[in-house]
Amino acid sequence: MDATVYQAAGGAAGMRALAEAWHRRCLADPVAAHPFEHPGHPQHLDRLAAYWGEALGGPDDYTRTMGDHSHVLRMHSGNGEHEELDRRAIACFEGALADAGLADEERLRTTMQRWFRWSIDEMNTHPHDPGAVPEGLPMPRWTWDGPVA
Ligand code: HEM
Repeated sequence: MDATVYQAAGGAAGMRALAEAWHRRCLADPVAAHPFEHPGHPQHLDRLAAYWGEALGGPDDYTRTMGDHSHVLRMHSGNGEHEELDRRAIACFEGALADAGLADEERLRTTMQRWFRWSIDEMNTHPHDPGAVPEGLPMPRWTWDGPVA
């Protein structure tokens, strides 16, 4: 059977390296740094890596022990539209793929890029009101073919 995107990206260690690289690049960007400059959750990178891993076909650690997709959508809601920030977050992610050694294989690179762009749109589905995010949304999972219906 085909490896999952998560497995092809190096599993838990790959997700953690990617999350670190993305965070580092965001902090170095004059626009993308701002949201990350306030003191956040001390385990932010572990939580981010767990969510990414689960979304890409890995174990359900995030939804089992940390939160659900509704929680994550609420965290990203209420800031209005922020297209420039989104563009920069995407550029940081594409650089982070290279930093984490995940950009050489074309199928992996393009699937990860599509997933992240899709996820940015997903995070922007409730720009104005966290209270409008429905309860109990399932983790949006991706395969090589895109989002699982
Ligand atoms: C413009 C792009 C984005 C910005 C500015 C942003 C910003 C943030 C911030 C400020 C936090 C809280 C950090 C903390 O607690 O220290 C956070 C948490 C998080 N973000 Fe994002 N984010 C973005 C995109 C995304 C995307 C595309 C995903 C998923 C693919 C994502 C998944 C998460 C997760 C899983 C958490 C942690 C939730 C938890 O603590 O349970 N973010 N984000």
